[in-house]
Amino acid sequence: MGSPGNLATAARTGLSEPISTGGPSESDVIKTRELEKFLADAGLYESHEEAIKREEVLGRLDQTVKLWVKNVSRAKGYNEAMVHEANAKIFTFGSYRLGVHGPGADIDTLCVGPKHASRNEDFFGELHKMLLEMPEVQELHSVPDAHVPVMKFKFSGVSVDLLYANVSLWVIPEDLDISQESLLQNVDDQTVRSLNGCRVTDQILRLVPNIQTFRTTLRCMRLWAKRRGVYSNVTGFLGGINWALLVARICQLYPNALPSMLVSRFFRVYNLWRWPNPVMLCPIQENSLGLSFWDPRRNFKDRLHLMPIITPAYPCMNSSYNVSTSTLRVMMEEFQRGNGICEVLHSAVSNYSS
Ligand SMILES: Nc1ncnc2c1ncn2[C@@H]1O[C@H](COP(=O)(O)OP(=O)(O)OP(=O)(O)O)[C@@H](O)[C@H]1O
Ligand SMILES: [Mg+2]
Repeated sequence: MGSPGNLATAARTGLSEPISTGGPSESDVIKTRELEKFLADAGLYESHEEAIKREEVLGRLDQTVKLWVKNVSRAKGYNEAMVHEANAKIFTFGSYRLGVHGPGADIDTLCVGPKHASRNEDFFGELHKMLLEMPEVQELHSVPDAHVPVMKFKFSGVSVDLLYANVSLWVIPEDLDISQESLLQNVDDQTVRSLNGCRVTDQILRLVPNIQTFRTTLRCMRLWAKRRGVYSNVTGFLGGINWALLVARICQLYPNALPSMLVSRFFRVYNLWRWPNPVMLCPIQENSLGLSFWDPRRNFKDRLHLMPIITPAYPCMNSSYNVSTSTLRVMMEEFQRGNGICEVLHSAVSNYSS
């Protein structure tokens, strides 16, 4: 049995042994510096002021849901001690939480509220009303019947998507650990789906060997995918979550590599990948809670997925079910093209230095 340290390291390299544990050469360090400068010049990083503004918005939003849950508790006849204890909390997920968002990006947020604060009446009713009355909130609209119900608005000019998890707790502790599976017990399907985004994002950050390296590489691949026209979930290509999972797997396979190397390995590995073999960061976990998860042995529908990229938090799902034969072909051509460019650059550098 390994030591806890070894187990943690093993988790961060994933399902198989790394392809290479080699560290960076001097030229990788220089190329990574150039890559970082290129990303900054491309305008991918927000200003310090904008970052502070986002934090202020999140703070105000957290205060708002805390006030909301107290109002709801009072209206339901709870005594003052219980009203005092009543709590709700805002979590972030998506590209903001991963630390790869650009200027002007929206913030994906999740409000976790107690058992007695219902989704329809209290979240889409009372909280919606409170937000409508706040002068800093604009363009508020609710989509309560969506697969993942959401409220969308601008808060002091910052776009926010707000989901709701109505968990089975009477009091939400301030240090609530959203990764614990017991939170998925006795909740509605919308809550399971709403919690999923946060749980997946947290798992990704836990499963990569080096978060900073992962972030820079992901920023680069997101920019590349946007420029090559293959960044979009709705049109059958890949969206933020999918690119994040693909990059995270490369980071696991080359745990000590720097971003410049990881970008070229990204193209090499996915150029050779035999889809529909799934990309996974950890084993698919079965669980006594009995929620359905991606399992092509049992579910016929899962066998039809062409490019499975599996989320790493229970219940594991395929995040790229929208991919079709034609979009897969386009993406494979793009991986091949990217790989070709990296190989030409690599041999040019090798010839130059020999
Ligand atoms: N198809 C999906 N499967 C599983 N989770 C998803 C899926 N689409 C979105 N999510 C969850 O919702 C989060 C936010 O999605 P979104 O499309 O906003 O991506 P993002 O990573 O924030 O990138 P962007 O910067 O484009 O907004 C994702 O990080 C993921 O946790
Ligand atoms: Mg987002």
